[in-house]
Amino acid sequence: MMSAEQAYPLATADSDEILALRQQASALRDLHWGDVVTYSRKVFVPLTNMCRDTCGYCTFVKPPGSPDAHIMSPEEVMAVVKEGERLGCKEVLFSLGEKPEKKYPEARARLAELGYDTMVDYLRAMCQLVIDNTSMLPHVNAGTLSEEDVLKLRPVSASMGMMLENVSRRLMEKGQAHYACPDKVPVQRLRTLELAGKYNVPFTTGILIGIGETWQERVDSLIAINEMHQRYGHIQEVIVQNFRAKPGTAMADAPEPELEDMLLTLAVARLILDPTISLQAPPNLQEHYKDYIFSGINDWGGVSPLTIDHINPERAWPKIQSLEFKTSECGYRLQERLAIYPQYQNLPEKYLSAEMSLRLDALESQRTPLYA
Ligand SMILES: O=c1nc2n(C[C@H](O)[C@H](O)[C@H](O)CO)c3cc(O)ccc3cc-2c(=O)[nH]1
Ligand SMILES: C[C@H]1O[C@@H](n2cnc3c(N)ncnc32)[C@H](O)[C@@H]1O
Ligand code: MET
Ligand code: SF4
Repeated sequence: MMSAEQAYPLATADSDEILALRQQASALRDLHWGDVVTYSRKVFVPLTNMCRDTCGYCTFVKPPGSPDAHIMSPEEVMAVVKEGERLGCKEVLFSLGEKPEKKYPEARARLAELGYDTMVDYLRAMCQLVIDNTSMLPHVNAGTLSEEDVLKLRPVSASMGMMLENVSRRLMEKGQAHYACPDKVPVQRLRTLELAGKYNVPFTTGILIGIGETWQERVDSLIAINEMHQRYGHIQEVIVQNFRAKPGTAMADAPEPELEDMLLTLAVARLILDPTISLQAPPNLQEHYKDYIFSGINDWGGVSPLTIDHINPERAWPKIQSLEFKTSECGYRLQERLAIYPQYQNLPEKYLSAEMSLRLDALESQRTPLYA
């Protein structure tokens, strides 16, 4: 595995060196993942868009008072989930703003109306509702979690996730992406990764690139994720996500990462991380499928036939058929996966509640690889 010291000087890698690194990463991927590239057929449920943070890159967040700030009702949640189930989705991605009740009376009032004190309690109830009424798997992406939160959500989710984003404390300063975002304090994010490890939660994390971090900070973030995995063994996948600038945000005019920067980062991520960790890049944020595959990725993440990417609403998902075609053009086979990877599913007593374990056995038989 590549060390920090080996990775730091790559900041100045030229095109030839980048190509060589990508070939190395691609070969390593082939060795561990073969010719299969996966995706998860999912529905996206933005349970609330109110959030106590205001990340400089985020358009998802809406302050109370703005016309579309809301918390979804159980009926709204189930309408999306049921329709997704009908379309063959197996993952319910709950992605939401963080702890709005700690900042906004409007959020507290709406939660009280629904019968809950906190977003996490309501989230747990919605996961339970999904479990009781469908065959789908909840995956929880609710940001920073306390020990209590992890313990509340673990029994009702197949896996959880939280983008580390970056370990840089500098990004918390005024004028930077994470200024005044209590949930983006690196030690808090790392603590969540650690708690997930302590309680054996199959976990998705990743880095957001191009948010003002230096190359060294990017490398440090990947190393930190890998170290967590070495300690606990719970990191099932790492997402390398490229920042997209959005009108109306603090970072509207910030430069987006260039393609070559993304490809170098993917290759270095593949070379730094334990090769058994899945490496994912979203297919809708820069449509360079072939370049991504030949930089070492083995997963496209969640793709939905129903819901939009609420975090990047202007970026449409590719049709699954088209993703299959693009993947096969590169000589790889697209295959559906679940929200929990096989190595965790195969150790249910360690990684799953009894309820989740039963559900997975049932779902596995329904999973339809595009190639029989
Ligand atoms: O549609 C999206 N899915 C996102 N997902 C979902 C993920 O890419 C897939 O749905 C996987 O299938 C989850 O196992 C996240 C999951 C996490 O745990 C953490 C962060 C993300 C980020 C996104 C995202 O920006 N857009
Ligand atoms: C769910 C994840 O979406 C990512 N995210 C939030 N805003 C943007 C953006 N403008 N561009 C790309 N990714 C973004 C963050 O990494 C967050 O953790
Ligand atoms: N608010 C969480 C985070 O930033 C979930 C994804 S952003 C909607 O990590
Ligand atoms: S990225 Fe997540 S934490 Fe940051 S403002 Fe958006 S919803 Fe809140």
